[in-house]
Amino acid sequence: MGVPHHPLFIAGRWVDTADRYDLRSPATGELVATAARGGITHVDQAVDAAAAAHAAGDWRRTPPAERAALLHRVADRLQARLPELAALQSRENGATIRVSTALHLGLSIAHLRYLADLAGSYAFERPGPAMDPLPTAGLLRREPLGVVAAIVPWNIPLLVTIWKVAPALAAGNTVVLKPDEHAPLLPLELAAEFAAAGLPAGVLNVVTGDGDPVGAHLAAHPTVRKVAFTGSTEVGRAILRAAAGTVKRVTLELGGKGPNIILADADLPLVVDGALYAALANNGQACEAGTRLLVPAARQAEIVEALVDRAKGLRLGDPLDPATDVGPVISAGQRDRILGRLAAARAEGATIALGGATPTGPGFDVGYWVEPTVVTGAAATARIAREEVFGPVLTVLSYDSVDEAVALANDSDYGLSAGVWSADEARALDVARRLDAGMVYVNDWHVIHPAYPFGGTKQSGLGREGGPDALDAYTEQKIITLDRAGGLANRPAFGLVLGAPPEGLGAPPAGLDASPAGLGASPEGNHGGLR
Ligand SMILES: NC(=O)c1ccc[n+]([C@@H]2O[C@H](COP(=O)([O-])OP(=O)(O)OC[C@H]3O[C@@H](n4cnc5c(N)ncnc54)[C@H](O)[C@@H]3O)[C@@H](O)[C@H]2O)c1
Repeated sequence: MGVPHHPLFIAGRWVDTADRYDLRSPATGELVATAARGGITHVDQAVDAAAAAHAAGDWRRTPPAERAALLHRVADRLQARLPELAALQSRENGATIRVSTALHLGLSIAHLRYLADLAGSYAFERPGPAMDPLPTAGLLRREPLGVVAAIVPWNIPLLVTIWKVAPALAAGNTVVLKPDEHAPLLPLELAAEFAAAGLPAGVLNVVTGDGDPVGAHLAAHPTVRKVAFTGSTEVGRAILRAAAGTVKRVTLELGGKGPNIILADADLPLVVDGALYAALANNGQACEAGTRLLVPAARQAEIVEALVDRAKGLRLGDPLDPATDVGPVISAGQRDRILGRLAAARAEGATIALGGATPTGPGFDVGYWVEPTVVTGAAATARIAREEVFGPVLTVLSYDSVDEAVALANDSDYGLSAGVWSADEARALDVARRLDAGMVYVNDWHVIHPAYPFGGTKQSGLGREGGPDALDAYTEQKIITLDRAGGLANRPAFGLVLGAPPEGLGAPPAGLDASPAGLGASPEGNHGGLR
């Protein structure tokens, strides 16, 4: 039997292209699947399908509770396939099976359920407050935007897709989803489950293919009303520029260089495990990883020695083996980029205390591998201390005072995540409050809870995903006001607005006292607010 092939999904149909490409395991080179390589015409077709579905209105007029129920059915369907889909994720992007199971599937399903519930409880329309002294009632509405573009990366494909697609659909929008070319399978499986759960045709469309042209064309498409993007800061800037053309709404989740501060009183075994977990989880390919470890100078030698000892025991290898701690990186290009960063670090005077190369031996002759790596002795200004590496690399810097640690932590173009470790919670909280980041973890890392918004400050992004306000970013505010005074003719102020004689301007109409006290006192209800 051949490997599965995945066409595009447009207007409720699977649409193949002449151009196909291979998806191979980054660990073994195994051919996992083939996918269609879409182009500009497919983006146009998908956007047209999404616009037509929005205009038809079936989905946006579906009661929010029914939309929520459909999202829950998708969560049920993913849950039923969890082991199979977790293995598929590991084969496709090299995430270890433990991480695929708990994070890529388990956490994604939890977020999908939380976001589904928001649809059921969201105030799509509510009465506005009284507008005294106007005899006017009002409605405050939140309406879907229309066609939403979701552009996602390969490192946590299902979760970041759900962060966009679930609130967009929960709010009644239609979507064109563009997965990353390296890891489109889970987003495609998600679309298939939405279709199977009864989502109307055209409401969710998927175009696989390269960032340029597929993502670039989608981000610039005039019909698209919002772009929700997760990926590199560089492409995020291009998305922002493209969105400017038609003033699209934009949410950006970009890169990071998370500072992880170890305070002097922190417990050694705890921080060693925590520092490695922060830096190396998901094979070091997490945007909110803790990749800059800030340690007290007086404890640096002890901490580095313990880190190196502990990291030596990590098992690098087959992502499908439950005993594996660290798997491969996504591609040859990414491996070479990481090794290039390490070469540059050495050239800038840093020491590689552990790892720093591709491993040798059985299993490592194919695939894309980088050893778990600990870098020491880098200047805080060195590229390895400032730029995102996106691989299993931890850079250790030292500080002399807590103020210096906070300054070093905040001296970054990024502001996605940060962490503090201390035996004294109040002390840790004091430092946490001073860190410029969207998410600060105390004595922990990678805490991605559905009820907490995810996102960063500075060049780590724009806006937040998930959390209790997730639907706000996929709706537009609209107000409706209702006159209840029997028409404008009954308003004494009407003549002033429509050009009563100039000498009348400023003079109160008969029976209306313009003094502030008088405004509330008119027996007819007071219309002075119009002036
Ligand atoms: N903040 C977060 O939530 C978060 C989460 C995961 C990953 N990331 C970031 O993603 C990056 C890793 O992914 P990457 O390097 O593959 O990202 P990337 O920016 O190269 O690609 C991300 C997506 O954008 C598409 N794309 C590429 N060029 C494009 C263009 N010109 N116009 C429109 N779309 C385009 C890609 O095809 C892919 O679908 C890291 O920087 C990481 O920090 C951030």
